[in-house]
Amino acid sequence: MLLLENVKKSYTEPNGALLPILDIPRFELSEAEQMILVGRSGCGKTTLLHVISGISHADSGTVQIDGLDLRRLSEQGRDRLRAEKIGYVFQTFNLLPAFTAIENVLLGMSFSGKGADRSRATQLLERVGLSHRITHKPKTMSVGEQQRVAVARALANRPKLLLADEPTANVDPSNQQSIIDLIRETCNEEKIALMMVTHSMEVAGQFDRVERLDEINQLSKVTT
Ligand SMILES: Nc1ncnc2c1ncn2[C@@H]1O[C@H](COP(=O)(O)OP(=O)(O)OP(=O)(O)O)[C@@H](O)[C@H]1O
Repeated sequence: MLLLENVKKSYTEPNGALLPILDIPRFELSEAEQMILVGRSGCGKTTLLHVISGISHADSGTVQIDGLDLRRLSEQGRDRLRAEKIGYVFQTFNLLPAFTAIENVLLGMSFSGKGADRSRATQLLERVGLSHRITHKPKTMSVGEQQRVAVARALANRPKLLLADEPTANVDPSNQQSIIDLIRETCNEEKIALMMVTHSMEVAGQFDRVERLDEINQLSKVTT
């Protein structure tokens, strides 16, 4: 369902110098497969998730999702693909501050074109332990609560691929496990492929497939 071939990505530094981050010859994730991505801070994990989701573009190479090549899609086509097929839990949550928890989840659904389903939104918020915070706005929630809203929002539109960037970084151990359980169970039930970044070995240890970005990225092999 996800295929990367010869994907390269660099950033341009303020002085104009190129900062190469990714050079991935090949990477595949099957339909409904669940995997963990690990690697040292700054090695390019978030960059890779951004390239896969189409938030930023690869400099070269192919990113194919569910048979669609991102480079062959218009900007609008990429937006549609992202809304319909990808759920994304951002490291920084990216909740809309003017809206309540449930409105944030419902908005994510309405962008997908599948329609806002209030009972699913409520159910997801209950499952992340936020039934008492449904009508709270992000600034009146703790960081861990905001992160749990972000998880509910990413799952709400029944994506084909869930990209989760450290979804348990700001929650306590008991909520960490319930978020991992919710993500895994929902992905299992709805056949969603999962690529999740974590620094937690406890979380990584629960998955059969754990990839080190350093090992799939040619640049890390050269520089480390
Ligand atoms: N917009 C940008 N312009 C220039 N450099 C950037 C930009 N975004 C990220 N970088 C650099 O690219 C490298 C990879 O960043 P990225 O956020 O992908 O790392 P990461 O593996 O997700 O790190 P962490 O585990 O700390 O979240 C870092 O050295 C970072 O400083």
